[in-house]
Amino acid sequence: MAVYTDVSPEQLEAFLSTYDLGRLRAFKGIAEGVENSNFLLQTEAGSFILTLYEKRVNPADLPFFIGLMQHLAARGIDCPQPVKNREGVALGTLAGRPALIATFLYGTSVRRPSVANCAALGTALAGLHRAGADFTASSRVNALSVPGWRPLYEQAKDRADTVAPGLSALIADELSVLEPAWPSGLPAGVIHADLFPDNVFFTGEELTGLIDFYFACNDLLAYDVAICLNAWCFEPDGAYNQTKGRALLAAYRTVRPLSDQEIAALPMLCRGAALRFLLTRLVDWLNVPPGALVRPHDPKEYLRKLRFHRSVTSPADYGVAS
Ligand SMILES: Nc1ncnc2c1ncn2[C@@H]1O[C@H](COP(=O)(O)OP(=O)(O)OP(=O)(O)O)[C@@H](O)[C@H]1O
Ligand SMILES: N[C@@H](CCO)C(=O)O
Repeated sequence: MAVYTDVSPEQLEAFLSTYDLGRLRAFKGIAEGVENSNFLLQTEAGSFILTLYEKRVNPADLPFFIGLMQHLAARGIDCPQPVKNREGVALGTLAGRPALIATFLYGTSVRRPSVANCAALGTALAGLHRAGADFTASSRVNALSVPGWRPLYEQAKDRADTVAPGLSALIADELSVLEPAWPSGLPAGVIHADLFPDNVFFTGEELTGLIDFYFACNDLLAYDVAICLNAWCFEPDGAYNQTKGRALLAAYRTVRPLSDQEIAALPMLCRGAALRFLLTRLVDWLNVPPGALVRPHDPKEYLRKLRFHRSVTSPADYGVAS
């Protein structure tokens, strides 16, 4: 569950009185998510999400995340729109935590994305990249790109083989391949960096919302595509579904063309994306606090994906032709 900080009705009423959202009708904690405390608020003005930012979010990054959501919402992207208080400020403090009220998005996330869902995601991802292109108010380095991987490996290497035999050596080998060969000079801009199915809402086949911008950063746009191929186009048995990959990539390219260089780099970018999630999951898996209520994500899922990418010989294997 993800309510780490309790909020009393009195605290919330006092906080809400600084906004033009009317009186509080109801509020409840939201179980999903692992990073921050989230509450669903019902006020006289409608439904909203209240987020209290917990320890893993650096307060210095909040103006970037909030400014980005404001920028994207103003450009028609279906993302949470930060609500400003009567003084025109979106970020507040509640129960000793940085706090944000944002608009509620309708729809539900899909557990097993269909080909149509993958296509809709490709369109939305390219739309996000285009809408973010002129977000220059602030920037944020991707702490989980190549320079961030080796420190994660150092934390996990001694115990990695308890998760899968040979894992430590395999990661060391990956790092030695990816660090010197990581693409540079490809189109860059604002990326979501964590656009997994649980962060995308659908109503029927229509994509109605993108949430959880708390890994967003400035990086290669095609790296975001690689993250999505990993998160959306594998089957539960570990097989890559080329039909889904083709649908995602083709839809993306109708909104934002991919250059020949970006296509050529896809196998490397997909490997890197798989390694990034393998590493963060591995570190979390090996460091579950005693009595934790949140179950960590399975690192082996990303080990299987990484093994697939190591076997890829051409971008065509992902369902794209240059
Ligand atoms: N704007 C929104 N509209 C509707 N529901 C939302 C919104 N924002 C968050 N939620 C709900 O809250 C849940 C948790 O949100 P979110 O994924 O941002 O949390 P988190 O703690 O950052 O989690 P994680 O990083 O593990 O995905 C979502 O699964 C969704 O159910
Ligand atoms: N999407 C990440 C979790 C961070 O939100 C994962 O599945 O490993």
